[in-house]
Amino acid sequence: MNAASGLPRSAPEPIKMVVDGASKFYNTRSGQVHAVDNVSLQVREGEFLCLLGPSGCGKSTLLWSMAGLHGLSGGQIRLGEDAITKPHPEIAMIFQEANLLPWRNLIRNIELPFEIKRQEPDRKRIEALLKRVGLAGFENKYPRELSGGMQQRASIVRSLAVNPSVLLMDEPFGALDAFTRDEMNLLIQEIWMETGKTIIFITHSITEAVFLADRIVVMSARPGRISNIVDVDLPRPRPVKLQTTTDFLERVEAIKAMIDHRPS
Ligand SMILES: Nc1ncnc2c1ncn2[C@@H]1O[C@H](COP(=O)(O)OP(=O)(O)OP(=O)(O)O)[C@@H](O)[C@H]1O
Repeated sequence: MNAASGLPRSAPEPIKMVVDGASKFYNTRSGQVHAVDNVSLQVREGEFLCLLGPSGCGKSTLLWSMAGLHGLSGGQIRLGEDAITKPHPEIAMIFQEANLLPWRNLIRNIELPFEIKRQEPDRKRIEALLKRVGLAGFENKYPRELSGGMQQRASIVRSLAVNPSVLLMDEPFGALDAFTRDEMNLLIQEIWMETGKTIIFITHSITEAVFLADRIVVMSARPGRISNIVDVDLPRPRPVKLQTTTDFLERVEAIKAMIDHRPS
């Protein structure tokens, strides 16, 4: 899908990120845990890619490694020519918890990444983003004064403020109620279509994956391997009511069967 036009791609986009034979073992007191096994994946520029799979199959391990927050035991991850072994300025991460500092107001939370980098905040960009996500006027509020959805909007603004080209999202809406989650799904789809960022998004919800993704990477139970990659060629923008159509529900059922029928 071409994010900017919402039309199917005429030619495949260039490759943005490459995961090449990624493996990860954790050493624990009770022995080694084999979390990810020989995963190879190419993420296209401007693509919305969802990672889906049973709990504990290594989705977060893979995503955190793509963020440079975990070292791999084997294999390589690259963004363009750069090997990812530590956080990269072009890659931002969003977590299930908004992780706002409770003692800072909203604007000071959003400016934090700039402070860490000792850069002047891009105030114009921040102002436009706050307006875009409906948080203009809330700059002086503290996290406790904001709903869960508003906090997650703030964390999206905080990551986009530094203008990354890749957004890694680790089940960002998993803690929200169903109504707020629908709103956030629409918002992230709109932002993605407007900005053309490359998004890699973990979810436990097959519905959310089919709604958001250009491609869904289905992982098998631990050690995590890729079991299927599913194209979702539904036109965009996708409205929430699409989720009740027969075509949509059939796609969800087909993926459910892939996950349910994984080899044990
Ligand atoms: N720091 C760690 N030390 C030891 N084991 C870990 C660590 N992090 C994850 N694991 C283990 O690695 C496996 C994969 O975990 P991971 O969190 O990547 O899976 P996941 O698919 O994201 O799970 P979930 O969907 O439940 O969030 C699990 O068995 C988990 O217990």
